[in-house]
Amino acid sequence: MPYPARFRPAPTAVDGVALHAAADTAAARRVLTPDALALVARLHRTLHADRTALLADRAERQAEWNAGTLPERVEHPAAAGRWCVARLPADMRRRRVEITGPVSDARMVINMLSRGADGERADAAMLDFEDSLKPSWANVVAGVENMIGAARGELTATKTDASGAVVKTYALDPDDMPLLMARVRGLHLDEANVRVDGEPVAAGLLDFALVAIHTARALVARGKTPAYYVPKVEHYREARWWSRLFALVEDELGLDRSTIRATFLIETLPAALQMEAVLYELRDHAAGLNGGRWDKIFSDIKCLREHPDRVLGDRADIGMNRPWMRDYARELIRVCHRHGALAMGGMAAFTPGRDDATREAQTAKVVADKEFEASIGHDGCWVSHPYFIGPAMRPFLDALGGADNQLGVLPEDLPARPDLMPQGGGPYTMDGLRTNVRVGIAYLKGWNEDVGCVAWDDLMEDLATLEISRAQVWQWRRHGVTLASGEAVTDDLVRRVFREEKEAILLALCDAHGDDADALGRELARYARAADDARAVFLEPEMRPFLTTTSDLAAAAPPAGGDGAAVEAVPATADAAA
Ligand SMILES: CC(=O)SCCNC(=O)CCNC(=O)[C@H](O)C(C)(C)COP(=O)(O)OP(=O)(O)OC[C@H]1O[C@@H](n2cnc3c(N)ncnc32)[C@H](O)[C@@H]1OP(=O)(O)O
Ligand SMILES: O=CC(=O)O
Ligand SMILES: [Mg+2]
Repeated sequence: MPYPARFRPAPTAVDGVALHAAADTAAARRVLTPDALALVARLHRTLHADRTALLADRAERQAEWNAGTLPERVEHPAAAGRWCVARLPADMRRRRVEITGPVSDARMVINMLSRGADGERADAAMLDFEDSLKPSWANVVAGVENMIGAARGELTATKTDASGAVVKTYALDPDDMPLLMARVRGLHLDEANVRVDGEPVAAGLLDFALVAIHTARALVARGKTPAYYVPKVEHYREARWWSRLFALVEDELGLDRSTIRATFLIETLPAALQMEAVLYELRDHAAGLNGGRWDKIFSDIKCLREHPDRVLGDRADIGMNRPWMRDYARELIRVCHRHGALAMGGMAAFTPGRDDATREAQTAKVVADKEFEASIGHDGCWVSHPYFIGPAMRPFLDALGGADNQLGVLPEDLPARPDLMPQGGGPYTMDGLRTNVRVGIAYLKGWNEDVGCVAWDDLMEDLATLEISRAQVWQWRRHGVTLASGEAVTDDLVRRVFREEKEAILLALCDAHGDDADALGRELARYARAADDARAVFLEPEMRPFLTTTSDLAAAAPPAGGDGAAVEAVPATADAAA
């Protein structure tokens, strides 16, 4: 079926490069300059075949695990022995607390890069094209523009009230900013809006190339490192692909080798089993590894989805206290520190509660978590809200005692090859199921409004935490798990819980509502629709690899088959909405 006119790829000034007509906005034209498009085209043509093969390898490995084998440790043939990553640049040696947030939100970006009212500031800010961003075209383009503004120290924003009056203005202090980093999208995602020789480009390649071409040389000229995060790697050959991309862009931009630096998230089970190999492949561009605990839990469930003895218990019960999680963090530290890279800890996923008691309890949990991370040798950690910068910083200040990092620290008593295989065995509870369902509804409500990260039940819920909930419900259904209440998890039970939680949410909204009945009505309708969308995704017969398998959900992209109707169809791809 041909594309309707507004979704038809239209040629650009660069040979072989097409842009969907609806994606050809004024903002897009500012970032998709002819030079930028030509760079993207060259990179795509060099790297596309390898990426396709790497993604096919992923599917093959998953098929083997589904057939009953377990993921195995992978050693790199050349990684044994003594080697070090390229020397860390001065501005990447101290990363005690890194704050993260969606790159599309200019106000939040400025807050991330500024001091709070208490004078505290993170050492680094990770501006996110990934877990916290819905990758709609508008968000991606706004993200690149915000990165450019942030790199120049010139980004500004305002907050207005309902009447349109400005109530707050936002600006950066270019002389007092944390290390700026961009997290690009993962290898699996296409950016369907930009096509080279008819093929969609890799979303992460596009994010990286656009940010680099617009910011890297200027950062270097000011003595700063162009720094990136890369998510969801699953094999050391993928790390090789990324490292090649970085080297190609260094060459294109006339930058010395190892100017571009990346921290890779180790947040999949297969990557956790080959961290040293991943770091080895990345060594020319490595700044460190990060224990992305939330996606790691998702990956544990996803990879072992067909293994009845490895059905994970309630999401709230799987933390860094579980042996396979604790030892994955400790092995990450050992691998990094042996080879001169920083070992970053995970995300404290709280959003400050409304009352003092809740905030105190949250702060105590953040402090305990960060004390643990600092005590085992992490060099820093993540927070998702400025409120927790101080509480997260203090344990690192204590552990580091004035040093920049803990590069000299190696975990004691860690076996050479710790058992990192997740163990099943519960607890499986109705509360756990309800939490998953509520997260699904809340997240899809945000997603439908073009938002990729929401505050919910005093937690931060993003794509990674949503994926845990989606995968867990799938796995419990698949294995007919019996809850502590005695009920078996069936599709009917999941439908019932969706009904009950939707009603509970709608009732709570009515209780909390003010005088604006119209606004309440609209909000109720949004939650009701989100509940339907989330139920459809949670009850899918097959577990799709990612909620966002392609960016066909993006505002300007056509779904497969080109019937423009599904463009607005949230939650995701056309098949998901079916
Ligand atoms: C698993 C992972 O990958 S984790 C990494 C990905 N996830 C993230 O990065 C999550 C980032 N966090 C967020 O997006 C937000 O904190 C949310 C959406 C959860 C909550 O945001 P809000 O509802 O705006 O929170 P809240 O009302 O408490 O915000 C108060 C102020 O703090 C600011 N703020 C909140 N979170 C952040 C943040 N992460 N960075 C900077 N500022 C922030 C808000 O902008 C607001 O500032 P303002 O007074 O100037 O308007
Ligand atoms: O990206 C971080 C995670 O925990 O997932
Ligand atoms: Mg993640």
